[in-house]
Amino acid sequence: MYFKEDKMKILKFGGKSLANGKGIHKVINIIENKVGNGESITVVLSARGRSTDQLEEILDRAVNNESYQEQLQAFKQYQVDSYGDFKVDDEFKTLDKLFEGVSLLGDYSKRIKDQVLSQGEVISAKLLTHILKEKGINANFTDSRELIKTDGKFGEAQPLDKLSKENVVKHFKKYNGTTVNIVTGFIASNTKNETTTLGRNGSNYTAALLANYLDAEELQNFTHVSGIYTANPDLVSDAKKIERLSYTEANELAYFGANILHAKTIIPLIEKNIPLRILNTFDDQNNGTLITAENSSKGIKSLSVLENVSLINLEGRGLLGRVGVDARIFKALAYKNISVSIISQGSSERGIGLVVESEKAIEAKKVLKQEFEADFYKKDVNKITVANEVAVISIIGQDLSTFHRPYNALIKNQVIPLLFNNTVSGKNVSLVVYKAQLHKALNVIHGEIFGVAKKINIAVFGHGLVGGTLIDQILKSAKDIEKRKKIDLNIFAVANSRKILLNENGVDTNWKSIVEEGDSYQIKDVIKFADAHHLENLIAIDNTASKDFTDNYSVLIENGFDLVSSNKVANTLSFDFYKELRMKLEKHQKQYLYETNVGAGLPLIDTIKLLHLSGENITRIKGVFSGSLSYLFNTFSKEKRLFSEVLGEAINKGYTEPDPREDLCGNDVGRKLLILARELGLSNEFNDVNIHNLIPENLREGAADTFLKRLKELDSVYQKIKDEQKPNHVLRYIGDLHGDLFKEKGILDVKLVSVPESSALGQVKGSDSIFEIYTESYGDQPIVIQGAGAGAAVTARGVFGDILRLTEKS
Ligand SMILES: NC(=O)C1=CN([C@@H]2O[C@H](COP(=O)(O)OP(=O)(O)OC[C@H]3O[C@@H](n4cnc5c(N)ncnc54)[C@H](OP(=O)(O)O)[C@@H]3O)[C@@H](O)[C@H]2O)C=CC1
Ligand SMILES: N[C@@H](CC=O)C(=O)O
Repeated sequence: MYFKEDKMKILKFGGKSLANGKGIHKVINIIENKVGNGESITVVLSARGRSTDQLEEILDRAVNNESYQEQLQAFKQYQVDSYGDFKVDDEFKTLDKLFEGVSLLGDYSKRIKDQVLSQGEVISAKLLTHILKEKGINANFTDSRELIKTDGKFGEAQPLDKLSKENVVKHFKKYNGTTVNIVTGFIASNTKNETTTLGRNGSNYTAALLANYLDAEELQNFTHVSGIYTANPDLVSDAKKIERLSYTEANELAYFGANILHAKTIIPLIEKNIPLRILNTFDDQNNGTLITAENSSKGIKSLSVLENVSLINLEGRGLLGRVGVDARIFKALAYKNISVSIISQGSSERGIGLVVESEKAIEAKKVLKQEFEADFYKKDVNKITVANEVAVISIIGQDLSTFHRPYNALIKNQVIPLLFNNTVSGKNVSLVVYKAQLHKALNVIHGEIFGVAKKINIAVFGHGLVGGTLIDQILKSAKDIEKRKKIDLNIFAVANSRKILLNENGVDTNWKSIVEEGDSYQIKDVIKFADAHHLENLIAIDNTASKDFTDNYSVLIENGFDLVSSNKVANTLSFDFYKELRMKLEKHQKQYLYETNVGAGLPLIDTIKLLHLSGENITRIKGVFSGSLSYLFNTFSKEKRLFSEVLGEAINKGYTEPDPREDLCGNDVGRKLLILARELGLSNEFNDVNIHNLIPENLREGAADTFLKRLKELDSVYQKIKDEQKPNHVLRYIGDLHGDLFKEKGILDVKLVSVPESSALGQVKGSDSIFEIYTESYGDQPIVIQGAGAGAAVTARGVFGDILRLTEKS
C-alpha cells in the first residue's frame, strides 16, 4: 500500500506510552490507524516504561560493586515480556559486558553511560518494528546513531546539523513510499561513530530535528496527558487544558518547568514553522494542545512549577554601590557549571537572591563563600544562606499591570513569596514560595487569574437557628452564585460546641444528620485540617452566642481566616479587647464583618460606617433595637393578650437570643447600642450602658428553663404598666445613643417608654426594628432604617451578605 499524503507527520511516543500492557497496544493501534488512513508517518520512540531509570540504577549498583543481576534480569524480562519470539540478544549481551566492566573498574565515563542508556531506545524501536511487521506493516528499524551526528559531548551532545540533515534526507529517500521508519529517539553518534545522547528530553529533540530536516507537516508528541494545562492538574483540580499556544508561549512554559516541552525541542520547529501537537496516547478523542507560530489570544496562559530548586541569599551591607558583585557571583558559579534560573536584587544592592538546582546548592554556597572570603573579613558580606524547601511558580503571560491580583490573593491567604521576579519583554512573573505552601499558592493564583470559580472555604461554628439556616441558604444558592459570580462557596466545617463535621470537598444537604456523628474537636484541629488540605480563602463564621468561642478569634486570624459573626459578644467585651482584635486583623490583613450584630439583616452597620468615614457627624442614634422586644411590645400593646403568651410566641418565632433573658434583661439592646457607639469611635464599656432590666428581680437568678416555666409571673407586672399609660399610647423598648458624640464616651440608655401610637416609634409593627440616625447635615430629619430586626432567615441572609462582601474584597 502507498501513502495518500506525501507530507510527513512525525509521531513521537514517550516511555509511559510504550510501557507494557495498555500503553504499547494503544501505540500500535494509533500507528495502524494512521497507516490505514494512508498518512505518511515516521515514528520516534523513547525507551519503554522506566527503562532509562532502571539502566541508571543498575549502573549505580555496578559502579558501587553491588550485586545488580536481579535488577538486570528484571529489566531484560520486562523488555521481552509477552512478545513471544522477539529477541534482542545483541543488546542484552552489550549490556552484560558494559555492566561487568563498570563493576570491575568501579568507575565509568559519560561515554560508557551513553552506551548503556542507548540500549533502552534501541530495544524499544526493535520491539515496535517487530510487532508492526507481524501485523503486516512495512516497518523499518532506524538506528538514529547512523543519522544524527553530534559533537563529542557525551550525555548532552549537540547535533551537527548539516551532516545530520544530509544523512536523514538520504535515508528517507531510500526508505519512503510504503515504509514506516521506527526511529530511536535520544541517541546519536559522534563523527567517530561512538554513541552519544542528546540530554534531557532527547527523544523529543530527535523528533523535532527529523521534523525540521524532513520539512514535516506536523510533529505529534504522544504523552500520557491530554495536552498542556493551565496548571498541573494533580495540584490544581480546576486546571483547564489549553487548546492553542504560540511557540513563544510554549518556549516560556518549557523554560519555566513544563516538562512535556523543552526549549531546545521547539527551536527546530520554529525554524520551519512546523506545528507541534501534544496528544494523549490513552485518549484518542482528545485533540490535545496545538502549538504554532500563530499568536493565540492574549492573556495569562499557564502556571508552571519548578521544584528541586534552592534559594541562595547573599547579604551584605558593603555590597551597596559596589561594581561587579553580580559578575563575580555568576563567574564563580559558572566555573562550577552551576546555572542560575532566577536572580533578584533589591535596588539597595544589599541582598541578592539566586535560584539554583537543589543538587548544586551546597556547592554553590561553597564557591560563593570562597569568592567572597575577603568580603566576609571586611564585613561587606555578612551571610550566605540556602533555603532548600522552596519552589518557583511562574505565571506565564503575566505582566506587572495586573500582578497585584494574584499577589494580593496570596498575601490574603498568608502565602508570602520569598522573592519575585519579572521579565521586561516576555510576559511572565516568577515567585519563590516555600514548598509547604506550593499547593495552596498554586490554587490561590489559579483561582484568581483564570476566571474559573474562586473557591471560598467556610467553617461554620454554631448551626442552631441562624447557623443552620445559613448553611441551607448557602447550599441552595451555591450553584447559582458560582455561575453568576464565579465564586465556589465550600463549607468544609460545621461545628457545634461539642462536635465537628469536616469535609474538604464541602458538606451536602445531609450535614445535620452527620454532624452529630462527628468528632469532638478543638479549634486547632480545624486549622490543621485547612492546612493539610491546602484550603485557601478561609472564612470562619461565628453563629454562636458564646463568649468562649470568641477566645478563638485571635488564633483563627493568625492562621489566615477572615471572620464573620452574628454573635455580638466579641464587639462588646472590654474596649482593650476591641482594639487588640482590630490590631490583630490589621497585622494579618484579615477582615471581620458583623453586619447582623445590630438590626439582623438590615444594612445598619455599613450605613453608620459610611456616614462616619465620609465625615458626616452623627449626633444621635435612637430606636427600637430589638426585634423580639419589638414584637413583644407591639403585639402586647395592641392586642388584649397575656404578656407571657406573646413572649412565648417571640421565642418560638426565633426572634430571641438562645437564652431569651438576654433580650428581656436589656443586655442584647445594650450590646447593640455599644457596638454602634464603638463604630463611631467612642470608647464606652458595656457597664457604661444604662439598662432598664425588664425582668423582675425575683426572676433573675437560676437557669433559663426555670425562668421559662415562670413566665406567667410577668403578666401582672406588664399589664399594670400597660394600663397606667396615657390614652393612645403604646409601650416600646428603646435604645438611645446621645450626649456629646465627639468626646471619648457617649451616653447609652436602654429603656421602656410609652409613646403616642401615632409617633414613628408608635407605628412600628411586627418584629420590625427602627433606627433613627441624626446627623449634623440632616438636622432634625433623621435617616431612618426600618425593617425586620430579628429572625433566623433574615439574619442568616445578613451573614451570607457579609460572606459575599468578603469574597469581593479577597
Ligand atoms: N435570632 C436572631 O434574630 C438573631 C440572632 N443573632 C445572633 O445569632 C447567634 C446565633 O443565634 P441562634 O442561631 O438563635 O442560636 P442557637 O442557640 O439556635 O444556636 C447556637 C449554636 O451555637 C452552638 N455553640 C454554642 N457554643 C458554641 C461554642 N463554644 N463553639 C461552637 N458552637 C457553639 C450551639 O451548639 P450546641 O448545641 O452544642 O450548644 C448551636 O449550634 C447569636 O449570637 C445571636 O445573638 C443576631 C441577629 C439576629
Ligand atoms: N434577639 C435579638 C436578635 C437579633 O439580634 C433581637 O430580638 O433583636
